[in-house]
This record gives sequence, structure tokens and C-alpha cells, in this order.
Amino acid sequence: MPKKVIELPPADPNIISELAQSVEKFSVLATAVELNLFDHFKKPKSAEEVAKELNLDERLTKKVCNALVASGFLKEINGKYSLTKASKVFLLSDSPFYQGNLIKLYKKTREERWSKLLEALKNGPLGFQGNNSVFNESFILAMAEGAVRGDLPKTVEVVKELPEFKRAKKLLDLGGGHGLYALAFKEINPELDAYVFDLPHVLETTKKFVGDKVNLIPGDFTKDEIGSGYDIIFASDVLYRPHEELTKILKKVHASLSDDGILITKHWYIDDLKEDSTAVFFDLMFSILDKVDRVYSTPEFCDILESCGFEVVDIVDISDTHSPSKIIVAKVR
Ligand SMILES: C[S@@+](CC[C@H](N)C(=O)[O-])C[C@H]1O[C@@H](n2cnc3c(N)ncnc32)[C@H](O)[C@@H]1O
Repeated sequence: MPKKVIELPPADPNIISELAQSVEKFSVLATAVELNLFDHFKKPKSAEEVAKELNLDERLTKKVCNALVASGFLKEINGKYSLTKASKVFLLSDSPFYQGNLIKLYKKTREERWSKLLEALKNGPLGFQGNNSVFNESFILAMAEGAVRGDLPKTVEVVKELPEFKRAKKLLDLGGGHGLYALAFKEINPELDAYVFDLPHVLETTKKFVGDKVNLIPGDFTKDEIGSGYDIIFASDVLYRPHEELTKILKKVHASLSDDGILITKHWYIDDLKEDSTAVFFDLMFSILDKVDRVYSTPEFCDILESCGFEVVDIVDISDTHSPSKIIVAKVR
């Protein structure tokens, strides 16, 4: 029961209400994405027209459209709704920067993981499903959407300037998923023999992105050989692994590189709890299910690299609020 009724609180209550509203805004956005609602507003339309097209409740559709106006995804003029720049770029299904699968993945993660936080906190982590079924087509498309919104172009800018990249003949994109990184590297350096190593079922999706430009190697890098004689092994967002498993994978990577080969990794690290808040939540999300840590600080990760026979030669911060990524370049010692 509130104790003081005539005084304003000595801290700003927006810190709570803004969070609550962001959850509501996300629910509306994810529902609209699920319905492909934005494709229906390529031309300005009333909510009633779109409700008819999608067979939805008219009154609720209007309120959802109003909520999308409030969040900046639609504009309203004289009862007709149209797209904003943000929704044209990120939410039209034929846009090269479409984020729909990533939004669906955020929603799935909220339902399957975040909803279990209290249970995990009381009873301990719920148990990690060690199978690879999580890497389905929708997940891989979500990773592609996440890459094109910033990390992919920024990484390419860094990698293309490395002398080792300029002279590289054979490159492996380990756990390359969609293969867009390997494809971009091949485009800049056409002499490069580029390979993507990933799980067999994932490579069916990779093929749709890379065609015949990149070679595909099916396998499980925790069990299978990954090839040899690589000048560069690139790994983006694949090394969130418990310490022991990470060490095994890195030793395998080390053995697969040529004598003057380099490893280029791009991952999220927790170095500053506020600045790297996206990684802080990512780490917590893993820990709802898993008993062992998977997200490291930059010095911890560098120490592990050094213990596996690498020498860290460069660390490039390419972080954004939505992706606190760092590129670490390490050479074979
Ligand atoms: C988070 S995604 C990253 C995809 C891509 N590298 C990127 O940065 O967008 C992790 C990738 O690692 C692959 N992967 C996970 N475990 C693997 C394993 N044991 N063997 C081979 N690939 C694996 C997944 O299939 C997926 O493509």
C-alpha cells in the first residue's frame, strides 16, 4: 500500500513505465509481422479495408493501427494509414533489410525462455537442449537479417583492410549459417576459395543464399573434421560455448589453419554492464537453461585464445546499441 500520497517520488517513474510500454509495443509489432500487415499498407488504406483483406476484427485492427502509429511504424492522415521510413526499410517482406524473422525469433525467445526466468531463478537452470534443432530455417533467416542490419557491412570494412585477407587463398566461415559473410568476402576477393562449414540441414538454406559461389562443408564442428590449410578461419556468433567445449573447438581451428593463418572472430562480450547491456541480457537468456557460462569478457576470451596457441593481434570494436560486437584477430603462434 502506498505510504506517501501527496509527494512526487524522488526518482523518475518513467524508468518503469517506458519498459512496460516497450513490451506492449513489441507485442503489437510482432503480431503485425506475423500477419504480414505492413505489406498491406504499400498504398495508404483505412484500417477497415485492411481488416477485410486479412479477415480481422475491424475495431481491433483500427486500434492496432493506432498503436503502430504511436510506435512510429505507421502514419495516419484522414483515416488512411501508410508506412513510415522505418517500416518500409525493416518490415516490408521484399525489403533487403526485412527484420521479420528476427522479430519472430525475439518473440519465440520471450515465450520459450524469458517466461521461465522466475522458475529458473528459484530452482536453478532448467536444462539446455543440446540438440541442433534450434537452427531451423527461420533461425538462419533471422541471423541473416541480423547480419545485414549492421554487423555484416561493418565486419567486411574491417576484414578487407587486413593484409592477411588481401593475400588469402582459402577461407572458412565456421558455422556460417546463411553464408552471407563468406559471400561478401568472395565478392571483395574473387581469387578466394571460400567455404562455409555448418550442419547438413542448415546448408540447404545456405545454398539458397550463396548458390555455387561458395563451397559448402556439412558437419558438426564439435565432432567432425573441418578441413585444413585455411589462410583464414572466420567465426561470427558461433563461439558462445562453455569453456571446455570452446577450447576443443579452438584447438581444432588452430590445427586447420596454415602456419601463417589467422582466426577472425566476431562476437558479443561483456566488458561494461551498461554499455554491453544487449550482451548482458543475452548471457542471462542462455543461463535460464544452461548451468555453464557461454558469454565472456574480451580479456577472458583472449586468454582462452592464447591458451589454444593463438596470439591476439588486433581487437576492433564495431559495437552498436543493438549489437555490442568486437572483431578479434588472432594469428597462429
Ligand atoms: C548464431 S548462428 C551464426 C550464423 C552466422 N555465422 C552469423 O554470424 O550470422 C550460429 C551458426 O552456427 C551453426 N552451428 C551451431 N552449432 C554447430 C555445430 N556443432 N557444427 C556446425 N555448425 C554449427 C548454426 O547452424 C548456425 O548457422
